[in-house]
Amino acid sequence: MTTGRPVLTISGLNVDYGTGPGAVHALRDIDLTLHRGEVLGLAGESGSGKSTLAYAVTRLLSPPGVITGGDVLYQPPQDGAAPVDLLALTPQELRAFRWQELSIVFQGAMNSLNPVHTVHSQLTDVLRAHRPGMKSPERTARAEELLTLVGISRDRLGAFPHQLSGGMRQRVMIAMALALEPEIVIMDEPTTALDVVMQRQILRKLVALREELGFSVVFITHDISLLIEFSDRIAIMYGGRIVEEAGAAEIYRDPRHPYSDGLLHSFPALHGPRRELTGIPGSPPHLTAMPTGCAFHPRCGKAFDPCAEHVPVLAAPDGADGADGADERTVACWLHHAAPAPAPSVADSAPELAGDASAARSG
Ligand SMILES: Nc1ncnc2c1ncn2[C@@H]1O[C@H](COP(=O)(O)OP(=O)(O)OP(=O)(O)O)[C@@H](O)[C@H]1O
Repeated sequence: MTTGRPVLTISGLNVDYGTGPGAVHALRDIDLTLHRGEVLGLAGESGSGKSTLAYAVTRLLSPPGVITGGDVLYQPPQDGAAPVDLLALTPQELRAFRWQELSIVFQGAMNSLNPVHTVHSQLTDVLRAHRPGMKSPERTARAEELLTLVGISRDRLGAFPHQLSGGMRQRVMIAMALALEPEIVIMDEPTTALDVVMQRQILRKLVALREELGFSVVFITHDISLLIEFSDRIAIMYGGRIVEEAGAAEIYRDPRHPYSDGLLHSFPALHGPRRELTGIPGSPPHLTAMPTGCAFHPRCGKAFDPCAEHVPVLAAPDGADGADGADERTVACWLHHAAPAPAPSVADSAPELAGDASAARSG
């Protein structure tokens, strides 16, 4: 249920860990758009940069992480409102922006509930801080409403965190994230610590709330079957880059990047025809030893000449005419783009020089 209007536009985002010669590039040239009302899933193996992206966009990246380039623009919902450059906000503006316009639920967020305060006190704290005009009975009413929204009975408002199950505590965190009706909710592995049944229950609730309240979600997990089930669009990350982005159904039906295909064959599908589980050979690259060209090429069964040399750009596959929505898909793989002509070898272009060089070497 997306309205097609962008709410968050990330362009050319680059993040390093460290500075100077020892710096490693954790995110490279990230272009990504979140549309209003959409659930955008981010997938990729551990270390692909998903959390770094969430931290960078929300300006929560702590040293040695540094944003070295790019733009992150937030488009407020009011007609005619100017976009807000998130990377230029002052600390004070950022404090107002977080919770109000954008909130985040991290993995294990439920453990960040204060054990000595009741759910009531923790939910109303957010309201007290950001809605100073709200009276105490109004805050309590809103806290009750929020609990009910996430499927917890209002009579648990007086409970302490240890009196709630893990799933309920995580729902309280989601209620807190929704307290100020933000436009964007970023969920980084929000349900990973929970059992599968609870994971799905919470995500189903979240997607229903998104339809009711109209916020947009960036949903990060390494579990691609959850992403396929709950996202509208999916961006797949590898080695700090986005390698494919498309509608969830398109990615599931017809993954174009061999890495997306490998990821899909690494998880059992919950619906539809059975897939053979094959996994992906090898392991993800280390940031300090990133392969040349396409970072996936050493693990890719379809790699050919240009892959080791040239980094493929993320663009619509060649020949996409847009008729079937294919223009909505982008992929960074030489299988789908005209490969650059191989650089002429010294021997091809200047035989006399080559001769000189070999003469020099042998001499
Ligand atoms: N503080 C840090 N210093 C140096 N490198 C870091 C730091 N934090 C993360 N990295 C590196 O940045 C890369 C991206 O990490 P990130 O946590 O964003 O990946 P991820 O896809 O979210 O992984 P996971 O699913 O395990 O959370 C990894 O190679 C990681 O080792």
